[in-house]
Amino acid sequence: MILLENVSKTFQADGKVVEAVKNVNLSLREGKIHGIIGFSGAGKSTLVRCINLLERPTEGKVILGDVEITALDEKELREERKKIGMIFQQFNLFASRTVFQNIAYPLKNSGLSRNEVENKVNYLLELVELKEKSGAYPSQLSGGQKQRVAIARALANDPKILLSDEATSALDPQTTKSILKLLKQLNEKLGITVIVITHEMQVVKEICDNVVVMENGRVVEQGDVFSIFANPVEKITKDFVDSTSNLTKVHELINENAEIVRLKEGECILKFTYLKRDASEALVSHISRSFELDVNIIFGNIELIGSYPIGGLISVVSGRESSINDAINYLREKNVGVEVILDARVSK
Ligand SMILES: Nc1ncnc2c1ncn2[C@@H]1O[C@H](COP(=O)(O)OP(=O)(O)OP(=O)(O)O)[C@@H](O)[C@H]1O
Repeated sequence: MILLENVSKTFQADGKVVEAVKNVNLSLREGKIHGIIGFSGAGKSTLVRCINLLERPTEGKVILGDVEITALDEKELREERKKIGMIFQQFNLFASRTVFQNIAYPLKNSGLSRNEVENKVNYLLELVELKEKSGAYPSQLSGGQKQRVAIARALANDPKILLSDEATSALDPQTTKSILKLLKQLNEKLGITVIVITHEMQVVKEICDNVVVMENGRVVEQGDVFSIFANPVEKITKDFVDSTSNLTKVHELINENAEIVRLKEGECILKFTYLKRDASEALVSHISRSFELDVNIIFGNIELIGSYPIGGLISVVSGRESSINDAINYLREKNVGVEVILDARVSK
């Protein structure tokens, strides 16, 4: 377990006090991928840099496994830090060294023989699928390749934790996907704990097991990714979740009085969302048949998190008012969230 107990970090800059991290308590399970999400300035980088003491907390304790690293002296800390690798948005490679030399750099004082270093670097190059670039210089690599080198270098000392600070922010969407896939593979293959800082909920959706939401230096919400996507509580979390789907577009369409959302009398627009992992029956056809409703799905967004569907559908539903109400109750019992977005039903 990675434990942060009452961790705060305050900076003094230009005579001003900045409380970058405020009294954070977190426990992050080993072997999982954790996302830390928040807007710029929320304190994500500072918090994560407190995990390897690149920033020393002003208050609080950081405990990795059974070692309180905030209580170690410099020499002990140097050893403990080897268990933590880190990658950055700007890659931070040595421009004048080859790919091989960059990856070998952290092994300088490891006591390994030249042969052992060579074997290790070749193994790491294979792991990140970059064997053919061993002799290239960073300037000869694409962004995605540079990040693969940085990942290999971060893994040189067999760390137990890999910290990723916006590692995909400078990459195009396709390269981002391939780097995220690599992080997931490394997590599965090596059992390494990965902590990913991001401001994109899509990154969280793609690879994380758990997510921590930060706002103004505080952790405002956390949980497993499915639960956070299904039931976000805080406004900021809802906004992040909404940013990964098109469902909120229905409000824009209503404001624009778009034809697709213009209702006839007796119709309503409902938003159905998955709330639990087991909500995967043929619910739309069931309510349509059992409650004699017409359900016209106008758009939707359903994806898989792990192997469970998450997301929702926007539908125009018509039928008897009482039948619609019965269908809504039925769906809610089946762990489907139902929100009436627009209602043109009239009570008879
Ligand atoms: N070394 C420093 N000195 C002074 N203030 C700092 C320092 N590092 C960070 N801060 C301040 O602490 C706050 C949190 O910064 P931090 O970089 O942790 O946020 P972030 O969520 O990672 O943002 P971003 O997504 O933009 O990287 C900001 O107000 C920032 O200006």
